[in-house]
Amino acid sequence: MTRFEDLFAQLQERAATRPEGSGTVAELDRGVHFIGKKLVEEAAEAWMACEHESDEAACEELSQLLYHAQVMMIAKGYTLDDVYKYL
Ligand SMILES: N=c1c2ncn([C@@H]3O[C@H](COP(=O)(O)OP(=O)(O)OP(=O)(O)O)[C@@H](O)[C@H]3O)c2ncn1[C@@H]1O[C@H](COP(=O)(O)O)[C@@H](O)[C@H]1O
Repeated sequence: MTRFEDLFAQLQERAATRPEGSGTVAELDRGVHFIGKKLVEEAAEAWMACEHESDEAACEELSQLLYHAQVMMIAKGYTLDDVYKYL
């Protein structure tokens, strides 16, 4: 299991070191517009799974939504604290 802060640190490291085969690097290279579409797609999938699918499927879709939100934060150069200050 990966916790939110740990995933963010891992994605920052991927962005900095750009290892071969990283899906995060590939997504970052496609830019904010592409990442935004992924974010909306995952939000819709999470919504549908919460309404119509199993708890397991819903939680998996919600995890993907969190992942894409983090990728967007990194693409924009935001830190977790930049976002946390509004919580
Ligand atoms: N937690 C995630 C994670 N959640 C979702 N995704 C990606 O988000 C997309 C959503 O998957 P879907 O099942 O909705 O599939 P899809 O929309 O048909 O997928 P695509 O056609 O878009 O590939 C997929 O491309 C997944 O690879 C993730 N990609 C990576 N991680 C973690 O991020 C870390 C860094 O990963 P890399 O950058 O790939 O090394 C690792 O810990 C990974 O486990």
